[in-house]
Amino acid sequence: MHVLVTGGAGFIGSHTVLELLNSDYTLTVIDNFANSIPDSDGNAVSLKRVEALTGKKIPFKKVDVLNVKELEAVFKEEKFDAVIHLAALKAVGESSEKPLEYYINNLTGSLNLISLCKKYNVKNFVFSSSATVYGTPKSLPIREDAQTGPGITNPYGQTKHMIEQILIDLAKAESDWNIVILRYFNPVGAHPSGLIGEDPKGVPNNLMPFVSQVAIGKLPVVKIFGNKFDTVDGTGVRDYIHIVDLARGHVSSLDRISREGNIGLEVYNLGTGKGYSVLEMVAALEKASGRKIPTELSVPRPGDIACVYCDPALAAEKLKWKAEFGLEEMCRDLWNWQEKNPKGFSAE
Ligand SMILES: NC(=O)c1ccc[n+]([C@@H]2O[C@H](COP(=O)([O-])OP(=O)(O)OC[C@H]3O[C@@H](n4cnc5c(N)ncnc54)[C@H](O)[C@@H]3O)[C@@H](O)[C@H]2O)c1
Ligand SMILES: O=c1ccn([C@@H]2O[C@H](COP(=O)(O)OP(=O)(O)O[C@H]3O[C@H](CO)[C@H](O)[C@H](O)[C@H]3O)[C@@H](O)[C@H]2O)c(=O)[nH]1
Repeated sequence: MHVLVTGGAGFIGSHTVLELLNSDYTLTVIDNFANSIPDSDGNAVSLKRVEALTGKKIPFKKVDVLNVKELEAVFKEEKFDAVIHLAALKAVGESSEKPLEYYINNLTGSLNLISLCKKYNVKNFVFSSSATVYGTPKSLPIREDAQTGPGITNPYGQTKHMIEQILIDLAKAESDWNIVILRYFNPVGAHPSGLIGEDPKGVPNNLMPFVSQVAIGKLPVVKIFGNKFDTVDGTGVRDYIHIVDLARGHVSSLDRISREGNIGLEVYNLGTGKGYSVLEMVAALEKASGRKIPTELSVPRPGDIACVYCDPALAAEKLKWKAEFGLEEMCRDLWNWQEKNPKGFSAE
């Protein structure tokens, strides 16, 4: 299978590319560097490191999925069997400040891509969705058949829900597509080599990159966003998943399409099924790093949900996929990446 990966230079993309190469998929990767870093030759620094890890060359093109001409040139040049679509803007807070930018990038970009897939008859499609589409869950653990839509509090989450809807309508109308929607829970950690990991621009929005930057001394203190939630210790609970496990979920999705064919559209949660609180996460990184991590209580973030964790049974049954790593490995590998790359990829 020749697979086109969009947004492949990013956090999830680089780890997914690595796992796909390890499983002998042939790849072409595109990214516009909206949230990733090029080297002096215009290649992605993250993917150069994946090449070093795998010993394989990664065909890469700087392409914006908003640019139909550039994007179509990629389809004209190569014949793809499948697409993994990760390219998106993903900062929840920023999406409320710049809603149009998010709707245009994520929706128009996806529509451009899906239209070209149809035109060039590439009908195996894997889409990066998010647990955010569930809004506030009515019951836990969250299953794939839970309601989606109501309770989404930001434009970023809306874009994921809308793209899901577009794909659902498409699969209803045209039976020759094989579409897998992956709803990621909270990916954390890094590849165990410490060569690739998450490299947020500016101050991290997400908990674990923030905590690891406090541990290394780049930021002074972890702000705990509320301790009055109805959870084990009052702080928010999430289903954190090792990035390598999450990346392997994409390989399992393509494997399923190759194995079964004619799947129509399927939706899978990618999570561990276990929730940890903010305080538990801070304590786990303190253990992994051997450092004291200062915290202070702050106000809850608007729209934050108390507790989110999934039922990953469907992915186990159909995708033959299961998270293998636990909290200890997530924190070990995050800390290894942080220590080896205090400036992320930008030092190159
Ligand atoms: N990280 C998470 O917690 C999380 C959770 C749920 C879903 N997701 C989704 O997973 C996907 C990957 O997320 P990530 O964490 O790796 O983020 P990321 O920002 O590291 O990767 C996204 C990549 O897409 C690229 N990109 C953005 N707009 C583009 C465009 N118009 N054309 C080409 N490339 C473009 C960026 O440069 C970046 O390299 C996204 O769709 C995101 O919404 C992420
Ligand atoms: O500095 C911080 C950052 C976060 N938190 C808390 O830590 C938990 C996790 O927060 P994240 O921002 O890391 O993750 P979220 O679950 O809130 O959101 C992330 O995961 C979602 C999927 O569940 C969506 O994909 C969303 O886009 C993505 O940002 C929450 O309880 C949050 O309140 C803090 O206390 N302090």
